[in-house]
Amino acid sequence: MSAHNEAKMGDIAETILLPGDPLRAKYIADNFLEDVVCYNKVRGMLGFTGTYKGKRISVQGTGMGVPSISIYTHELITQYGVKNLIRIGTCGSFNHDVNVRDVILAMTSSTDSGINKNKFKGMDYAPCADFKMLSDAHQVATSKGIHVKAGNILTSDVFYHDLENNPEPFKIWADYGVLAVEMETTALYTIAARQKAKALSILTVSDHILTGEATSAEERQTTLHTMIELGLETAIRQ
Ligand SMILES: O=P(O)(O)O[C@H]1O[C@H](CO)[C@@H](O)[C@H]1O
Ligand SMILES: O=c1cc[nH]c(=O)[nH]1
Repeated sequence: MSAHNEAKMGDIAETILLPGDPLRAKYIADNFLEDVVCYNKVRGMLGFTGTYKGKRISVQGTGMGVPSISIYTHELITQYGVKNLIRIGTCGSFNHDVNVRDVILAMTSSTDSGINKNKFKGMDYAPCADFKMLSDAHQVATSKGIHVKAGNILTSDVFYHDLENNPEPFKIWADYGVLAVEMETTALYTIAARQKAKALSILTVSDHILTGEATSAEERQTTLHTMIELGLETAIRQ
C-alpha cells in the first residue's frame, strides 16, 4: 500500500499503461485485457492488472496535470517496482498539419511548468522518451500501417487560457516545431529517468485549438483504439 494506492506489492505488473482518465483505464481493462483484477479504487484512480497476448500488463489512471501524474508514477516505480511506463493520453493540436485523431509519439517534452526549473535550480533539463520504447512503438505503427508523427510536445499547466491578454498562447511553441499540448509528459519522463525506469507517451489529438474541431468526451473514452493497441503492442515488447 502507498499513500495513494491500495495495491499490495506484486499486484501491479512491471509494464503499465497510463491514461489520465481512470475510466479510460477501466475501458482498456474491460475491452483489451484478460483475467483482470482491479487493484486500486483510492480517489477513484482506478488501476487494473490483466494479461494481453499472455503478458502481464497493468493499466492505471494518473489524473490530470504534472502534480497528479508525478504522485502516481513515483509510487508505481519506487513502491511497486514498475519498470516500463507508457502514457496513452489525449492532446490538443496548435498546428495546421497536425489533425484531430492523429497519433503522436512524444520524443521529448517542452514545458511551461515550473517543476523542473525548481528541480534543476533554474537550468533546463530536456526530458526524453526511452529510445527502445520509442523505436518499438514506431516499428509497431509501421507494421500495422498506423501513421504516427514523432516529435516534441508541450506539457502545460494551463488548459484554459486568458486569450484577451494572451491571444496566441501556443504560437511560440508551434514556431519551434512543437506538435501539440498535453499536461503530463515532462513529469513522466523526468521521474522515470531519475528512477532508471523507461517511459514513453503516446498521444491522440482530441481537439484542434486553431480550428475548434473536437472529439466528444464519450468519443475520447471509447474511440482511442489505435493508440490503445499501439500502447499494448509496445508494452508486450518490453
Ligand atoms: O486524456 P488525458 O490522458 O487525461 O490527457 C489530456 O487530457 C487532460 C485535459 O483534458 C490532461 O490530462 C491532458 O494531458
Ligand atoms: O491538455 C490538453 C489535452 C487536450 N487538448 C488540449 O487543448 N489540452
